[in-house]
Amino acid sequence: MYRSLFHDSDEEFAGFDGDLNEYDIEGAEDEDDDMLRGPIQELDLGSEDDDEEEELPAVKTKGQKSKQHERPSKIIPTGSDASSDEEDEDEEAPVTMANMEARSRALDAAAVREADLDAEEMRQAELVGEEEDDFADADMDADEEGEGDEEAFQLPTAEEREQEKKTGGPQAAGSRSEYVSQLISDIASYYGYNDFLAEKLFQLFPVSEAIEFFEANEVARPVTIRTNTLRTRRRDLAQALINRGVNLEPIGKWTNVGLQVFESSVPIGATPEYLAGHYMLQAASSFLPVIALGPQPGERVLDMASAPGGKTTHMAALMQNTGMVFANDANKARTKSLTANVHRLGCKNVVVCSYDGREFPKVMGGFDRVLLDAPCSGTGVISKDASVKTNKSDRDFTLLSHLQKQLILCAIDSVQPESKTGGYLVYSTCSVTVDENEAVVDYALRKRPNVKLVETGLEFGVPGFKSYRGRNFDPRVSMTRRFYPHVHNMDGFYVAKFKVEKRAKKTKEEGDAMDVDAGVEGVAGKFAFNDEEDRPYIEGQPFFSNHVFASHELT
Ligand SMILES: C[S@@+](CC[C@H](N)C(=O)[O-])C[C@H]1O[C@@H](n2cnc3c(N)ncnc32)[C@H](O)[C@@H]1O
Repeated sequence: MYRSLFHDSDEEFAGFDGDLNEYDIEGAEDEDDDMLRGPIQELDLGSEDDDEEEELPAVKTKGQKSKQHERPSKIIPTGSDASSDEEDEDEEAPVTMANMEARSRALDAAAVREADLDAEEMRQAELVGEEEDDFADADMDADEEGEGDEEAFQLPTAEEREQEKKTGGPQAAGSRSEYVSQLISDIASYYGYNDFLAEKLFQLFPVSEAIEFFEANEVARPVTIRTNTLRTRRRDLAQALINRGVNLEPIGKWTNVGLQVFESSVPIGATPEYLAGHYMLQAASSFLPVIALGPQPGERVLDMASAPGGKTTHMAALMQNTGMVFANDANKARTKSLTANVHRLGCKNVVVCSYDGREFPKVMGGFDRVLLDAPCSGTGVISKDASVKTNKSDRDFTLLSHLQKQLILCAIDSVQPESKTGGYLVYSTCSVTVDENEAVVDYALRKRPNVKLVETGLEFGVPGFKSYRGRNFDPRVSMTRRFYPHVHNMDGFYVAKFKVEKRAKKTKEEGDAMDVDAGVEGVAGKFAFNDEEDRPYIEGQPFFSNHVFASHELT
């Protein structure tokens, strides 16, 4: 719904299908953008403190209260934002410079309380359910989902199931596994997933949480922008946009460059500030890997899969246009929007290139930091690209996971372990599946004894799975972070951060165990994956030959 407001070249999510017309700015003029139109705001220039970077200009509206009072769906309610004093503030009072931040914290605190209450309610529901019968917890969740909505998803009640048993109806066998399969199949048909993906995603969560996840995928995530600090400051940008009738506020304490847009009387992807490169339309989740990587001024950085450049341009800004960012993407067509963004945002330290990431570090190595924002299935961005619901098969996940494993080893080998300031790799995806996340990280830890996981430094996020459906991963995988639409109100995302140490000289056995030998020192050799192991994937599959990734397949 908000998409028409976005400039095409900012979009990075899985749904990009190479058709730039899909994001036609003209579309922003039609009825879709009514959602972001609102009353013109008037500045309250009261007691503004110009030096306080975190404070944004206060606003009040003409004729009616600011929509800021009705803030919908805040991003990520963090415990650290809560403060009991501020919660008591009169919610009806006008928003001013003095109370804006406090109001924001109070709302966040309320959101935390609500989330806690919801969680408690769910726990209670599950307990009651377990006492009644094996199946009642799912039953209850489904009942809640269906409340007040004639067409809503309804599971049979305990009585109905009893009746069905007597009459030999569909639930006759009545085992938990049969009931769960029925639930998955109902979820698939209700939300429009293929059975395979519905099951795969369902398995990630307890029953009640799974329903929340599927529900969250039906709702658009908040519209967010990232201030380009190479061109402006957040407070100045906010002021300029407020003057144009944009209703916005800071995303949260965890970012000092993000703004959440609630409504706008102008298309956000076509303001003079946008065209002048003062901001990037960017999902909040995609700030996370860059924050975790923390590129420093003067460093040499590789963004291995970078188009359309949301993270590249963020890194360039953090590096204050110094050092060097190599922005690579295997898909040449996608480097056009990458280059356009690099120019628009005034990044002068970026070199754009187009290689298969698996050719690194043969092409170039010795980076202080590497970001691998890997091509993935896009199961974290289903709210933006509903085609993911039906176009993914088991084979896709096998192939993607394999590609991601190859890429991550090459990314590790591109890092300069002796870097004085860095020596880090961040691996991220906008997918929530274990195959594409923990399994890839675990593989990298096994294949590269010279790397270790370190804390991402992100304030929130759910720890990665240490074990999953009978598979045990390296326990340090819990240092990685998962982000979910239903928990954090941002796209589903995954972030892992590695420190790369100097590689010990390989023994013969270790050498044999390595799939890839593309280390900086060993690059002269064949671009060596284990062809025997890879054969089943390579044969009959365009992915690993000259595949240029169709954006609908990959992000
Ligand atoms: C998640 S998107 C990157 C988004 C980007 N990091 C950003 O923030 O704007 C993944 C990218 O990987 C690219 N890609 C796919 N396979 C690749 C490969 N083997 N090597 C390098 N890039 C690849 C795709 O073309 C796609 O642009």
